Amino acid sequence: MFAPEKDVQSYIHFGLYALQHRGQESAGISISDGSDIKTKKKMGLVSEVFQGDTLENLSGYNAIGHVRYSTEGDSSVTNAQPLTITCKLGKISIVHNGNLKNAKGLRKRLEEEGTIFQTTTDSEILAHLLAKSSYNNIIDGLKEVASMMKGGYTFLLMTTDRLIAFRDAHGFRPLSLGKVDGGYVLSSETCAFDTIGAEYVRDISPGEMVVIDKQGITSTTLLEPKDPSLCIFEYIYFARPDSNLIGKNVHLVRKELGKELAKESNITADIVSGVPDSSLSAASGVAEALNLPYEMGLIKNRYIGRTFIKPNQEMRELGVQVKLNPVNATVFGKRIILVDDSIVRGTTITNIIKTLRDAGAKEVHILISSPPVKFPCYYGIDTSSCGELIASKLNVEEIRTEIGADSLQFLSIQGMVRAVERVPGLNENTGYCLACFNGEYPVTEED
Ligand SMILES: O=P(O)(O)OC[C@H]1O[C@H](OP(=O)(O)OP(=O)(O)O)[C@H](O)[C@@H]1O
Ligand SMILES: NC(=O)CC[C@H](N)C(=O)O
Ligand code: SF4
Ligand SMILES: [Mg+2]
Repeated sequence: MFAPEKDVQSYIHFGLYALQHRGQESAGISISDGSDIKTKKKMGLVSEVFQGDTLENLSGYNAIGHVRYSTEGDSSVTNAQPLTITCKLGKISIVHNGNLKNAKGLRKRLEEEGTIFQTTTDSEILAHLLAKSSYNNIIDGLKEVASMMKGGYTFLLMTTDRLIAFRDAHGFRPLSLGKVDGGYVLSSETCAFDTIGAEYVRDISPGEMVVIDKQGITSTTLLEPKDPSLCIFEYIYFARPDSNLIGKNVHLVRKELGKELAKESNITADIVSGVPDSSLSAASGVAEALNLPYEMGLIKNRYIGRTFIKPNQEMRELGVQVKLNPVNATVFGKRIILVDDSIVRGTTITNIIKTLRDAGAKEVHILISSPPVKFPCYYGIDTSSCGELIASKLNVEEIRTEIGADSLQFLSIQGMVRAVERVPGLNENTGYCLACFNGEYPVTEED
């Protein structure tokens, strides 16, 4: 956020709360009063990292913040963001959402040239590329090096007196621009604007760079835009339902996914339930389309957080067990249609079906509001090998047996795209990345 007349500390702090669902491992803030950048970051949730006196001495009119979901490099405080460096371009602080497809190659080349990395993240690569660029100003430096990075990335950079933002040429990860109290704010999701009372202005386009300073805001093309490929999994699972991505409300998209799924299914039951939180919108769409009662079959312990984005399988399994409990009175003796938004590793659904059966459910029919996830993601979701994806090893019937469901149905790829396109947005021509469902990768190593 950049607001010359304000201390932006609390805006960034509360904005990060709104984005907590995007990363739960570490949180951090860099802030500048125009003369120096101060950075505070630690492992933990926003509420754990910024408490007591941690926010003291953090004041200024220019700031960036980050919540980390690790996709490259281990989950450690060394890898926490923002990453603040000092180089020939001055002091720069960097935050990154996404994942560089060519991170390993770039790191190897830089290391061979003598670069000493402080972290094991892909995000640090930009810092070194910039420091080694042939220019002495950050904007020209970025123009020179940005195209060396392939994959999915949204970056925010701050110097003491400037805020810079850009998205990769395909626009895998979202970024929106807002206005508040005489300043500008940028966020991966619009839900943070609502939290801090900011007004939504527009989304940043794929390949676009915006620079904000005391003179105002300027926009340039940093990278020639390529086929727009917004991550469709943002709509399915990752983003918060109250956010709008390219103007499409996430809750409404999920509801349409549920309606489309209901159309493709021929199951009937006594009640429809969702798996809290992320599938509740889709479940309400299924119930509405099938004209069946929508019931609370499971309750989520709100202190556990998301399990899919935890950094290892042991933590994910423990998390699921503690997180979801059946509402016995609702499920006992019932034929249930249970809707979830996705089956990725299969950790969640296997556990829940058992829980529902133990609670006396008569039949458990599973409807999934996305197609089977068969292919790894290299652009910012932490599923980088086929081996961990249940649908890359087993067909639908084998998955049904493995998870112990009475029936199992996934949404078709065409149904998913139809549902997303049906919801009005800002740019109807935007395309989506579907690679984890269809194996067609918008960016490969050779690009
Ligand atoms: O097949 P899996 O590997 O288990 O992954 C998929 C599950 O994880 C996600 O929920 P999560 O609990 O992370 O988030 P939520 O609380 O927002 O629903 C998602 O909604 C599925 O339930
Ligand atoms: N979730 C993210 O955006 C991750 C950013 C970066 N790839 C990291 O692992 O730190
Ligand atoms: S592969 Fe899947 S999760 Fe990754 S960016 Fe594409 S749609 Fe999103
Ligand atoms: Mg979920």
